Amino acid sequence: MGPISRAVTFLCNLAHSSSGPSEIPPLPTDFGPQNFLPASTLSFFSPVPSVEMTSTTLICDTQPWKDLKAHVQDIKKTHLRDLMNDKERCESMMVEFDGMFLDYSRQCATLDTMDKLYKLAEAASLKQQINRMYSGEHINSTENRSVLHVALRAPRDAVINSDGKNVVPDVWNVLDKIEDFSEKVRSGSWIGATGKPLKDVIAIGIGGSFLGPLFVHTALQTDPEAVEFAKGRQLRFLANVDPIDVARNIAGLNPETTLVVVVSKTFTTAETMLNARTLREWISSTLGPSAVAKHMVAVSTNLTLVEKFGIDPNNAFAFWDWVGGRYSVCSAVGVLPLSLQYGFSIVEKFLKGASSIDDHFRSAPFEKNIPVLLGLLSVWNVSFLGYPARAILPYSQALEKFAPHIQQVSMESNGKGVSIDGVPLPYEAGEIDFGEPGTNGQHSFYQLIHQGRVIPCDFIGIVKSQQPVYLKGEVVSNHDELMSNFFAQPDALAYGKTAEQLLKENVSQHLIPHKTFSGNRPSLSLLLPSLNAYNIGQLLASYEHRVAVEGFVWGINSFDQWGVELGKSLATQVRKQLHTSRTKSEPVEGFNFSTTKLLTRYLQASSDIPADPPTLLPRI
Ligand SMILES: O=P(O)(O)OC[C@H]1O[C@](O)(CO)[C@@H](O)[C@@H]1O
Repeated sequence: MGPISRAVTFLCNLAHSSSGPSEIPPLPTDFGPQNFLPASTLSFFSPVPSVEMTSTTLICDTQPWKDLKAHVQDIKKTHLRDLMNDKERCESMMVEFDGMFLDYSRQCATLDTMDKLYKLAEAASLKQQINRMYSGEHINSTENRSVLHVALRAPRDAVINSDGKNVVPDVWNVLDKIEDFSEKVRSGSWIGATGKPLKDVIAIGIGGSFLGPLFVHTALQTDPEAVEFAKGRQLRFLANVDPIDVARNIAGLNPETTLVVVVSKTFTTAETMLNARTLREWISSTLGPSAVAKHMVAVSTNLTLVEKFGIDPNNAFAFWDWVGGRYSVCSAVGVLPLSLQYGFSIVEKFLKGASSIDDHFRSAPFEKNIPVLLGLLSVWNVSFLGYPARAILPYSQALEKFAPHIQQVSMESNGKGVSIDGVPLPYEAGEIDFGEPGTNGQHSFYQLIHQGRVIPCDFIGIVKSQQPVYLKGEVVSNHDELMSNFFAQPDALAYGKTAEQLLKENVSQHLIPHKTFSGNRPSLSLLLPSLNAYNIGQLLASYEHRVAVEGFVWGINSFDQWGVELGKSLATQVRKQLHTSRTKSEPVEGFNFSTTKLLTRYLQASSDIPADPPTLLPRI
């Protein structure tokens, strides 16, 4: 689609929009320092090169995009085997910040590629877009909201405005409240309805109200400092509406010693609310309805619905509509359950790690800016080299929930088909994220990465294990054994193995095609000094900002998620049908042939379930 037809589409979209042209998003502008202090950051707001694009231009129409498209042919002529011989190139593809070390020399890219990517960033007004985010502009234009998760981990004295109001004091009011409450629970001064201390916590929530906190919890679980603080306590997460998940969560727990934290930005998510009602029943059927006051608290932006549910708003921990669900782990969504488990001081370190990357992202030049480099390289791999997926491969079992979290951060953010102005994208945006810790993944899906499809890989390694094991007589420590693989895999992918090499090894002729590795498969390596709370915060923020960079360049809104709505509304229709069919034996109606058949079969095969069964909770 050319620029004229896109402009026509855009105008048609406006004509069909319910509230008319007043919804036209503002043209990109430069933003001054007035909205974000302290002054040490002012250099970041210095004048930037002129904006090439208008709000209706797509990035693919700019010269830097076209240059990169043409440049693909140059890169196709190179092989990582040769690129890796260029020491100067490799050295300039290594960046360090605050203990994090990024080596992107195994990307199918030259220094010329990087220059072209920086020009693309300029054409996309990347710097201005980052400024707009930190300035509290409503960059989430389809929901008319600021995007300020950086404020969640800003220092107490920072000033970050949303709609003319500094939000940092509100953030710290909630953090102080969490510190106070979690200390009361942990010290036993807040006790359950029968006078017992609450040593176990079940956090109910789904999507962004679950995945981030689970990732951080899983990572902290084996950190010696955090372990000390967590002694005698348990934190569990109830996400799925599948009653099996309820059963797993309450197994072995006593409501008398359990605190339930209901986490939902909207407090309307069907799965979370049904799970919340289920655990309310679990508590009140044993301890009486008044026990809810001592055993249930909430995290939400919707305090009215929290109260309506029966949780005292004094026992609710607020956050704000400028925090996207998948970006909410640094709000009470993550900070409350994690503070209950590990104490606030540990969680504060996690926030500080994230904040350090926030400062770096905001102020470092692009060539030294880890999230910017990660984001630009992803755009290069997806939109130019045509690699639609990305494997996230932490060589750390403690990071086993990192890829699932980043799946939501990345795929819900950038899984879009239209530009921020509603123009259909003539290029692919977003990527398919998946991953497993190494070395487990090596024994699972790496075959495809080595000899099948080309999947750019993120190798994440930790210098010092928090749980070292040394066995006398072994060649290396257990962590060195793990890390041997971390260092070997990227080279195996980059260099491959040629037929000539195989011939020298006397491999039989008929096996040569099977044993040949083409190589030239891109990866990057990220090395963290350790995996304490601070490093976990750094890792999280690096990936959050990387996703934003990609979205800014692709010109999409990375902060809405309309794609999840259709399935939700169809489920409402099915829920209604299941109710009427079960209670009034009415036939299935109003669905297509396939769904009618499936629903009818489901109902018939479970017709022994009584229409109005008594309350039943899992017993395991
Ligand atoms: O926190 P809530 O409002 O319950 O929403 C949970 C999740 O549901 C989603 O809206 C997707 O369905 C996510 O964006 C969000 O993280």
